[in-house]
Amino acid sequence: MASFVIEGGHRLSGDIYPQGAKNEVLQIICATLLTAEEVTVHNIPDILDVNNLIQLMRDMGVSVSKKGIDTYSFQAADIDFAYLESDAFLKKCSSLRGSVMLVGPMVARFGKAMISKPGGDKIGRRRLDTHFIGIQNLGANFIYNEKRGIYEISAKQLHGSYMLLDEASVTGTANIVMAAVLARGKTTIYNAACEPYVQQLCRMLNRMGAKIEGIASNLLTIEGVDELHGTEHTILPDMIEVGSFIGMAAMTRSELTIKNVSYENLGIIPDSFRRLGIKMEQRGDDIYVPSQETYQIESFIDGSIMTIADAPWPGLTPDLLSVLLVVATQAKGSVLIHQKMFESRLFFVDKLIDMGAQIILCDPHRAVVIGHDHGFKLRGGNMTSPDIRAGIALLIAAMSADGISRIHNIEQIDRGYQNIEGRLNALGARITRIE
Ligand SMILES: CC(=O)N[C@H]1[C@@H](OP(=O)(O)OP(=O)(O)OC[C@H]2O[C@@H](n3ccc(=O)[nH]c3=O)[C@H](O)[C@@H]2O)O[C@H](CO)[C@@H](O)[C@@H]1O
Ligand SMILES: C=C(OP(=O)(O)O)C(=O)O
Repeated sequence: MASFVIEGGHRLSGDIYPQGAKNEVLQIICATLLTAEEVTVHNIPDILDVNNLIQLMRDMGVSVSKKGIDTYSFQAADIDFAYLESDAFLKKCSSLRGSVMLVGPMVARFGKAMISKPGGDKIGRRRLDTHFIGIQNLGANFIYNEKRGIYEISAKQLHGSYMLLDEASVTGTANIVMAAVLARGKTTIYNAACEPYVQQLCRMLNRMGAKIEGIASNLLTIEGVDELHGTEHTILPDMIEVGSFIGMAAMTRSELTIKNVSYENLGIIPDSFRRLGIKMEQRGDDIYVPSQETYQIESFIDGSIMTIADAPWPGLTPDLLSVLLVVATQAKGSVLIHQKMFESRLFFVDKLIDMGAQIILCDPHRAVVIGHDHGFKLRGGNMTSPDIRAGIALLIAAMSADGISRIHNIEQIDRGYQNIEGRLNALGARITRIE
């Protein structure tokens, strides 16, 4: 397992470009299975989760060519069904959350799919009911093969139907949409997730010949078509990276310009950082964060303590709460961070407490942070990253801390952040990778 050694206390300055969005690209790559024609995708980030999915596609028989630095084309003319039944395939699926989104396209186009329990962050229970109930609503059979520990889904022909999802699951919505585009008749999905990731997927599918209406809302209507065609698609900048860089700038009192952020797709993210007192300016499609000696957490209008909580889009994404939490440790004032969706994502605060942060973990979902207002610097520490976003939060803490820190298990960070040490060192950080 590799680790980062970080010398804290250095300010950053300059411009940084966000990579393509991890959670969008995972959907988009799976959607290329819906046609026998070529689909070209631009702005693909060079990160572990995406590289693993690209390799999985190759192993499945998809012809994948690298066309440019971040451009790939995918052509799923033939699929190796024997490989899909193999233990090697099922093992690979289990290392990657995004692999669950192979199910929708495979059932829709080839009539069957098999998948083991997908991987991803261990941040609490991550049930798949929404996916499977949705695809069953379209007429697919679903069997859990206990002996092999795998899900088997099959259908001769999917049929459109009305469904009200029990929760607005992001990958669940993507999966059902990808199944419904080739179903016979009309599908209506109410309480659909509507993150920019899902919007981008629907727009690409429409360019391929699908008929999806209601994009960006939680009511999607899909008229099934007989086949889809090739297209080109460009991945949006990663909004979680944009948020991570805003937080990093504030915590290290740095002046940073985050370039080409696709501001209109950031939703409530900039305002959530503003509620912690962080100043920033939108300059064209860039975000400029000035160097700030102090930032003061707002109170609610009635004077009560600020709460920052996650919610399905257009609410605040849960993937930024760990970063917001760490940034609050050096703010002026107090905030309640309420992680409603995941039940094991806040335990990393123990490491921040060891570094000198003032945090009360009230229960697995809620933590109160009492900011130091930069009056007391966090101490460098020795820690292990439990998940991708705790990993980046700990990296931010270490970059602002006094002394040397070491973060183990940085494969968690590599899952979602491209060459993070190279890009941050170019701005003045001191991060060394130890293999
Ligand atoms: C590969 C990928 O795209 N991963 C993202 C995707 O995961 P993923 O699609 O797996 O997450 P889901 O949207 O299904 O749900 C996440 C968690 O929130 C709970 N939940 C969800 C919706 C809801 O209305 N109420 C509720 O409580 C679920 O039970 C689950 O525990 O979306 C999550 C939620 O934004 C993000 O954290 C993940 O980074
Ligand atoms: C939880 C995340 O990823 P995954 O769903 O792939 O585990 C994330 O991106 O923050």
